[in-house]
Amino acid sequence: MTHTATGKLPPHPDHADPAHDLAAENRALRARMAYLLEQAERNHSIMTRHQAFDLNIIGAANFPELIGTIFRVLPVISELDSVTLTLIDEDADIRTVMLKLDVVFADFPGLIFVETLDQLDLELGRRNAAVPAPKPLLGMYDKLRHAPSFPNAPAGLQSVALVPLMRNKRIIGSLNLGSCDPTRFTPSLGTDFIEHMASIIAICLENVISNEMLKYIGLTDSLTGVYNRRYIDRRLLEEIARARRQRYPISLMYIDVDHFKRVNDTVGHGGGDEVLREVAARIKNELRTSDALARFGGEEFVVLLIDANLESAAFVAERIRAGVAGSMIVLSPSLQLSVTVSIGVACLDVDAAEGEAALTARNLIERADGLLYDAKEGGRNRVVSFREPP
Ligand SMILES: Nc1nc2c(ncn2[C@@H]2O[C@H](COP(=O)(O)OP(=O)(O)OP(=O)(O)O)[C@@H](O)[C@H]2O)c(=O)[nH]1
Repeated sequence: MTHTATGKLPPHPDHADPAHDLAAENRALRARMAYLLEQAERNHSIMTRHQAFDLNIIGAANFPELIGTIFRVLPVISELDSVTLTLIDEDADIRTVMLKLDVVFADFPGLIFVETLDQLDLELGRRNAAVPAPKPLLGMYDKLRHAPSFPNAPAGLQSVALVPLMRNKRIIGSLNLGSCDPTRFTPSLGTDFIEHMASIIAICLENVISNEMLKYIGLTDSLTGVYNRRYIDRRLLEEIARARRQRYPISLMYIDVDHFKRVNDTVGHGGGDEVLREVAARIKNELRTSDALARFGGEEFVVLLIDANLESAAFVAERIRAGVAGSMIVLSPSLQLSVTVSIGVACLDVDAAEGEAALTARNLIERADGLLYDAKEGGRNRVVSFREPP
């Protein structure tokens, strides 16, 4: 045993000065408490931010607003380096409707559509009745494996969580979270929080998608897929207000298929429907994306042209007329027929147009309808854009 110069034994490490021990323990406890407090504050702040996020997405009025909020806010509040969303869209219904409602998908590069469940990155092989809800998949990012879920992965992505989006026991897609921190998503991490977040996102998604579908159905003609009268009535009011503010002309075409009764008599009602679909497609072919085409009922169509004066609208109308008459409509190899349309074109003079928008809209439609009547009277298969003096 070694003795010190004073003859005292040095303090044994296991029997250190009790006061010193207590101070050290105290310091350690304080540090631990400070750490826990910091964690609690951080968790509280995350919870508060997430509650605000939940309210935000629950309040989203439409699909772009919801998706936009998810992509903009979630990476910030959850401190993530990548957030993408994969949606199952079997027959491209969601995409068709959203496009029709003017959603610009290029604005959302993190939005991915797949046709089938198997195309999701989730491990669904073990799914059976006993395991109704698949769990989120957490782990290291694998460039090859995760490319479909993270097509534009940021450099340095390290760990990912692929969280199923469930509605009524059905998987509608996955929420894909990525972090440059390799310890962020490890297989041992609890997933309650992200599952809860995903369930709210899934409810909101289903809600806005159903609402957009209803909106679409309410504004669309089911036979031809173009807009219906309700849409044009509503849009015309908006466009008249905008055209007056920004001082540009708008024009309206009233189109009617000539002798359509004969078409029905010749090819039957089903054949007539097919002809209407083809006529709608040929009209659409001549229009810009800013123009709106609607079936007004029967064999009548209306086109609203934005920023088009009478001359340019009449020019487009002539192209439509020629496009419909230009080639036979083929119903089957043995059944082809030639169809023509008559068109009345009227323009809203924003300098002269005053008064209530609803009245202005009605006048515009009536003028185009009157000119269509002139086109019919004049022999059909023609465009009339001004009334001949008597
Ligand atoms: N196939 C089909 N026919 C329709 C539809 N809606 C209306 N029709 C038919 O469209 C025809 C319209 O005929 P009319 O209004 O008499 O006019 P038209 O024969 O086109 O003659 P003009 O307009 O004077 O050239 C009627 O026979 C309607 O039954 C529809 O959704 N599908």
